[in-house]
Amino acid sequence: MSTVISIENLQNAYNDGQLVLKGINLEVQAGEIVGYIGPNGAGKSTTIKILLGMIPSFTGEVRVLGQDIRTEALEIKKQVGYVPENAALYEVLTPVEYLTFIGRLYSMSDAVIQRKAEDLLHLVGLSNHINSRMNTFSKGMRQKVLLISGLIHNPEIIFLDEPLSGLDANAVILVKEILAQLKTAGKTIFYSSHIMDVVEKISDRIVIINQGQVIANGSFEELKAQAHSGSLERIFQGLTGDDTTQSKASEFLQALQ
Ligand SMILES: Nc1ncnc2c1ncn2[C@@H]1O[C@H](COP(=O)(O)OP(=O)(O)OP(=O)(O)O)[C@@H](O)[C@H]1O
Repeated sequence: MSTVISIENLQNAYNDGQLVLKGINLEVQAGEIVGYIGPNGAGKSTTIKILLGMIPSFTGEVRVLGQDIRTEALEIKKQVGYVPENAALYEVLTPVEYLTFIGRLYSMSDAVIQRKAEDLLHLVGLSNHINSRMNTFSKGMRQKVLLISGLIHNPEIIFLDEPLSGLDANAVILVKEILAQLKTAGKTIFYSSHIMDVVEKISDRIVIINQGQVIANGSFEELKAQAHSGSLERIFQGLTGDDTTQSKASEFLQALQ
């Protein structure tokens, strides 16, 4: 197995100077599906954006496909894909126009882009909308276009940040199967989500971060054994939450009155 992502003592602060990543250490092997989870604000998207070369201000060492993200970001970007949640799509474009724009960034020929775009849009059920402007699209329809745009250049590593957002149950099943088959094809998948049962099922390894630090790292079976707990939701709650959910909910209702 070869290491395709290596993160050493990664720290990052935004403009206010507060550390949001406080020394992350992590390695990902080729062909792994890693579920990267944590509470809101834990630092998941920040980590992914650093791995994509979108945030240069970090300290520590970050290597992707053996190359330093600080100096080789452009080279790395050619080989990785990114499926964000709710990114700003150019809504006045049609999906084919948008995918053409993305494909050209990866130096793909228009003929190849057109073929892939039509095939992929058809496969996610958007055949009847390929020439409609995306400002008429539902949330799930946009998410399907984002999914295709992150994969169209057939990247080696795929970063997904809450990729199932807004997708219907059938589309979720399709995406899970696509991820499983991408793994079989040797791709590496770095997957961030709050949907615990999906993370539990698809991940070879689960990394939990809390307040900018890794607090658990292992297969679901390993985490389950350590936590003496049956589901990832429970393990997550045990490590990052508290047992005041019921009283918080009643206080919330009282505050509404
Ligand atoms: N552009 C920014 N400027 C300032 N602070 C930011 C910025 N982006 C994120 N943060 C802060 O960094 C911290 C981590 O945010 P991040 O988006 O990485 O969390 P996350 O784990 O992805 O959360 P979520 O589950 O809510 O998506 C939060 O405290 C957030 O307020």
